[in-house]
Amino acid sequence: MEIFKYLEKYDYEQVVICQDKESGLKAIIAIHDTTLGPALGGTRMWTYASEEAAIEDALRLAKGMTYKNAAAGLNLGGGKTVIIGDPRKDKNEELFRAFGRYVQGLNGRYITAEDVGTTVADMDLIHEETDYVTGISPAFGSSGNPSPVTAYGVYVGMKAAAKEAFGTDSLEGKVVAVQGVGNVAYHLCKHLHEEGAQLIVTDINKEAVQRAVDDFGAKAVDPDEIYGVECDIYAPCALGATVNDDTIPQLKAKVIAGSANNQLKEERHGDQIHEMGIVYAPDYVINAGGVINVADELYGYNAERAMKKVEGLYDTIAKVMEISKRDGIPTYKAADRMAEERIAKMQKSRSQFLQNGHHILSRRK
Ligand SMILES: NC(=O)c1ccc[n+]([C@@H]2O[C@H](COP(=O)([O-])OP(=O)(O)OC[C@H]3O[C@@H](n4cnc5c(N)ncnc54)[C@H](O)[C@@H]3O)[C@@H](O)[C@H]2O)c1
Ligand SMILES: CC(C)C[C@H](N)C(=O)O
Repeated sequence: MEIFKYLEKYDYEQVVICQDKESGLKAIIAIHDTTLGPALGGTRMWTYASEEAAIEDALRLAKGMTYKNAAAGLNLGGGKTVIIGDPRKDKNEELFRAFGRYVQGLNGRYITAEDVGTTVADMDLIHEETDYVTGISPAFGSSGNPSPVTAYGVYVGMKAAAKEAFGTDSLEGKVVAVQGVGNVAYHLCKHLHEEGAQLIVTDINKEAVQRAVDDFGAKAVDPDEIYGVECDIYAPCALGATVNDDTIPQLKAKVIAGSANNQLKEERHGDQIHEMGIVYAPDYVINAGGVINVADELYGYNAERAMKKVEGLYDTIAKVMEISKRDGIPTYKAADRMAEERIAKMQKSRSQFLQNGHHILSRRK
């Protein structure tokens, strides 16, 4: 990978390579864009096939956070961290504290939180070294685990997408096929069940499936069967890239709305489902509940205020649908347009002022 070429192509600001021999820390902090504010994005811990794959993932995810935060109306830029390691075996206190010191060293340019492979307990360790971490234990006056709030955001966003597809946002009687019933999707299923939706679920974890069957009367299917089941809504809540050449021909759903990041394998798949008349709720818009929730900590966490903002995802998804119709473009492009327009406007308005409110004359003795 020619790193500077890549950074230039997508206009990244900074990449920090973190190494600590004692604890075994190997991490990459990628900061994509701080036009709107400090870069906020989670820390992923994962085993990568190569260092290059880890760097690429950090960069791709950081750019995604720029768009997610901008579309969510947050005054935050985009960044992300990748820690190379197995979250089941390689975690230790020194590692997260060493990482926390790196975050502190950025002096607020980057703020972290949970992502795949990290937990509230890990964030608490990072917090021992820096204040620039969110999603720490509620005992610190913080917001805790973002997953249930992400789920609520997906639920309200799904209703907005249903309104577009079916003319009503009621999910009562609608059949929803949920792929992956982990942290986010379990809570999503609860909301859907309470509204009277029928659930079809799958997961590679049999216990997770059984819990959804027992708690919500869900029907279970094998992982490969989920794409082709008769349903109204497909909710991808496990992996990325599940909307692809193999799965699109199988889909019966009229709506795609779920929590997974990077659902479209390639952009052309977004064009394809648009042409088929499937209403797609863009992933980074509908799954922003978690980041909206942790971002509220920056104002002194208030759960009621945060949930109100998360409820706003209904209107945000509706706005994306409007732009899509107005401009005759697929919804994934409409979301990008909305985020890019906001960043461009702020860049323009900020450029009329001096950085950080400091005038050059303030340096004069
Ligand atoms: N947790 C959050 O707040 C949050 C926020 C935004 C986006 N997301 C995204 O939402 C998705 C789910 O996040 P989570 O926190 O619930 O993760 P999780 O690990 O708790 O849940 C994912 C579930 O998917 C299952 N799974 C994995 N591969 C599968 C396959 N091939 N078929 C079926 N099931 C499979 C896993 O067994 C697991 O139960 C991820 O893509 C994540 O990046 C999460
Ligand atoms: C800041 C975190 C809560 C972000 C979350 N992991 C996401 O992908 O949106």
